[in-house]
Amino acid sequence: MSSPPVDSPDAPNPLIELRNVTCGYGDRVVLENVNLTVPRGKVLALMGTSGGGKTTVLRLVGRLLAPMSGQVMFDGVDLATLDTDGLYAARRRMGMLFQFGALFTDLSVFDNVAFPLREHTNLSEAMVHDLVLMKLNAVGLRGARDLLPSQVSGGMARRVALARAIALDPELIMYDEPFAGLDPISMSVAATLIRDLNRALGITSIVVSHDVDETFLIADHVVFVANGRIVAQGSPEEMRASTDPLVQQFVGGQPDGPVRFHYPAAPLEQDFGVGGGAR
Ligand SMILES: Nc1ncnc2c1ncn2[C@@H]1O[C@H](COP(=O)(O)OP(=O)(O)OP(=O)(O)O)[C@@H](O)[C@H]1O
Repeated sequence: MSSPPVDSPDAPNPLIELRNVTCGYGDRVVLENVNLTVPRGKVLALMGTSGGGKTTVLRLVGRLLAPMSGQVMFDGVDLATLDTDGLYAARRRMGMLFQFGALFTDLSVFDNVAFPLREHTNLSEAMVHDLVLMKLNAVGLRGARDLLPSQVSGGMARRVALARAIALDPELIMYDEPFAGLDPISMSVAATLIRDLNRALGITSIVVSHDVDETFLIADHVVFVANGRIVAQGSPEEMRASTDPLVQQFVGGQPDGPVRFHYPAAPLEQDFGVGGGAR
């Protein structure tokens, strides 16, 4: 029997693997018995209902949250087995854009991107200079190096944050809602950038997003998370063709379906004090 291709979620040796993970906050379970594989060098999208647990998956991978049971494997190593130095080293291999665009407001664009290099390496300033300009060039902002964050647009600020996230050449980048609040052009620029960086640098990317069109354009694999479980997964084409009512509702942007528009409430006639069968 031939083995699955390296970009398949069934491929051996994935960069990240959640094995039967249950986790939550306090006593509250948010993800239950989740198994998830993130293949190397691909863009994996996490989509699904609000509060379903997508950001929690990112927190697990960054070990900002420990599972109650199960294992979170990064490059074949259970994150729970790492000591502080090991965890620090693993995190250096990850870029996390939890607050895309959260730049240091009193530092220039250049110094924002230089920050992780100065903080985590002993590189000479000449080397830092060249690396920063390379990263800024990759996001199309070499010419904006001297501006302050307050002098760039929201879309540009996200690209600066992206340049900062790739400053240390991570193997993985996690994006939490990279398109939120962007106009259609900036959204398209951000999406193309995520995909191009992924391909050019061989980075593995996890994108949490609600924007179906942009996300489906760049994702190799889409995972739907709802109510703490993975309810569907496959290629964007497979998700568009899915007959699963929840996936259909989400992909089609329907207000009602398995996820209800109405919060459970008393019958209308009761609240409005009308008799009869009015609804
Ligand atoms: N720090 C926390 N403490 C307690 N509960 C939390 C915490 N963070 C998240 N939760 C809860 O865990 C559940 C999953 O949250 P999570 O942020 O992972 O969902 P999400 O799928 O990313 O949602 P959204 O799309 O709305 O951002 C939610 O019910 C949320 O209220």
